[in-house]
Amino acid sequence: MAAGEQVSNMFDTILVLDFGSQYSHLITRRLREFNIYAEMLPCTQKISELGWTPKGVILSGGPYSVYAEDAPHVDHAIFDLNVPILGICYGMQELAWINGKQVGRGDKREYGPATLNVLDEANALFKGMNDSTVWMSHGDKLHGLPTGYKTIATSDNSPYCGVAHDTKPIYGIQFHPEVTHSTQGKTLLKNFAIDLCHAKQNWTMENFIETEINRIRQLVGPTAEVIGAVSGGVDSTVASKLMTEAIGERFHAILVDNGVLRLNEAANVKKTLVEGLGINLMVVDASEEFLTKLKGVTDPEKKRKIIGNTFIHVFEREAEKIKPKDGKEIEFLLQGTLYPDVIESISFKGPSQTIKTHHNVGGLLDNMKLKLIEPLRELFKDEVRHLGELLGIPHDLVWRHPFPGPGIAIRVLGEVTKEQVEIARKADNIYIEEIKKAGLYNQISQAFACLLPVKSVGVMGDQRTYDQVIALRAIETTDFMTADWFPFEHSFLKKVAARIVNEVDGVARVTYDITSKPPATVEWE
Ligand SMILES: Nc1ncnc2c1ncn2[C@@H]1O[C@H](COP(=O)(O)OP(=O)(O)OP(=O)(O)O)[C@@H](O)[C@H]1O
Ligand SMILES: O=c1[nH]c(=O)c2[nH+]cn([C@@H]3O[C@H](COP(=O)(O)O)[C@@H](O)[C@H]3O)c2[nH]1
Ligand SMILES: NC(=O)CC[C@H](N)C(=O)O
Ligand SMILES: [Mg+2]
Repeated sequence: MAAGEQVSNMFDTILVLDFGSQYSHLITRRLREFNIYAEMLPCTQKISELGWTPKGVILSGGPYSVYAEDAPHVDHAIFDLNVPILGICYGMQELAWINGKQVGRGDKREYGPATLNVLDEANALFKGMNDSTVWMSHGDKLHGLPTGYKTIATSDNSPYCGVAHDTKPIYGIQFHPEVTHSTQGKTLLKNFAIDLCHAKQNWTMENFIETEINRIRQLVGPTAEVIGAVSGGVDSTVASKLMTEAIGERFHAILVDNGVLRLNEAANVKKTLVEGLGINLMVVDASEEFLTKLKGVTDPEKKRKIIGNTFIHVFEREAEKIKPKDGKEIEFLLQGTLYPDVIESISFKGPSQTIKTHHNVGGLLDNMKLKLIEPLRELFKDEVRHLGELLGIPHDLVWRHPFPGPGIAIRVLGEVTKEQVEIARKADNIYIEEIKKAGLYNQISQAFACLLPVKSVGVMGDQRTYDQVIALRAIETTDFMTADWFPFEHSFLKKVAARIVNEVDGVARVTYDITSKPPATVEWE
């Protein structure tokens, strides 16, 4: 479903064409930070197939050399749109390649800071930018001016640091305004989008709620019904609340209790979502089914596979039981896909590679023949959180740490049994409770307790004990790709360890995990 097109038609949109730079998504991110809607598409996008008209086009950087035989090139129809165009690094080299081919290898690579020397201070693109530090990352350079262009800025190493078309609003810059190392980079993107493209700054979550609710109502129509899997995590809860605002009881949320959720999780989620948010949620207790299938399984990947497959099975079985009021079948499936998932799947990785397709709840779709609704498809995580707050979702839920689908099953190392899950759950609950009490929850990206499959000797009340070990994990990260362990005060760890050993039967010892990622991962399995 082309949900993206809809939003692009409703808000003034800057089109970012991605040539594969690791920074491309940041261009989109920055524009949205000042309330201008921007959407990223691969550089191979045909303009005739766009379905909407952008207010401006930005060509991103990229790892290729424009003169190479297999280099990606933009659809020349962007010039017929008659909107401002900004080429960044590879994007500028692409503009130069199209207009005279004056691009080649530079004498040396230029990576790092440079000082921008603006030649024409009246130029709208560079308003407030002169002498600012800009970030360079290139090996190729312009060997001459593109035909019909003039130089508007230089730097020590780049005589063509900024170029502009003589008569049209087309610009090229050698540096990267989207990275924070370019001190006034945001100013440049703002100058481009607002002063040159005249894009309206109306991309706010308040406006998004209204347009999205209307869009969902139109899409679903007056009688059709929708189902969705809801975990109690941020994304599925926000998506469900939006759905409920749009179609009320015609939305059916299903929470699968897989027996490896956190302590009292199913009951708590039900209370918050049903009583607090008015979401039509059904909790399916399939814990026995999951735990039976997990019996004797110790391999982490097998656990994941079993839980994933059983989840699909349970969800489909329950979905079939729902009978819409109009006598027809359920028509739509809600998914909490976010923009980073979409970017991941459309990001331009190379002309010979196929572009990845993305999955959220893998496997459900093909069998179920349901149409997808993905209301968060255009949003970054912090936009989803903001939206959640506006929709009245409790602050604690909106700022929850992520929780993996396979849950406590990958936090009980070795075989997963009801008893083992119970120990891990209780320890985890004490740990998170203390983190919240100490006011540290929001400083930590993710924290949990793990139950190790080893026994250790202890002494309690003059009695010898021989019980298991709990490992505590807490990390700080921005993207979960790399992470560092959280530096708790010793007194905090002491308190948590004492509480866990005293209050959780079966635990003799507590350790704190001081490994970063890499070389470790966040989860122990
Ligand atoms: N126990 C569950 N019952 C029903 N659906 C689930 C369950 N666990 C996961 N899901 C589904 O899988 C999706 C992916 O989970 P994921 O953890 O990525 O997102 P989330 O739980 O909504 O948010 P967050 O990333 O904040 O945890 C969820 O959005 C939900 O649709
Ligand atoms: O939905 C999920 N299903 C999984 O199988 C899974 N494994 C890890 N994670 C989460 O991903 C992030 C990175 O974790 P790792 O460093 O352990 O890979 C952390 O946030 C982990 O909690 C999962 N989430
Ligand atoms: N960052 C970029 O866009 C680099 C463009 C081109 N590959 C170069 O090395 O000059
Ligand atoms: Mg989750």
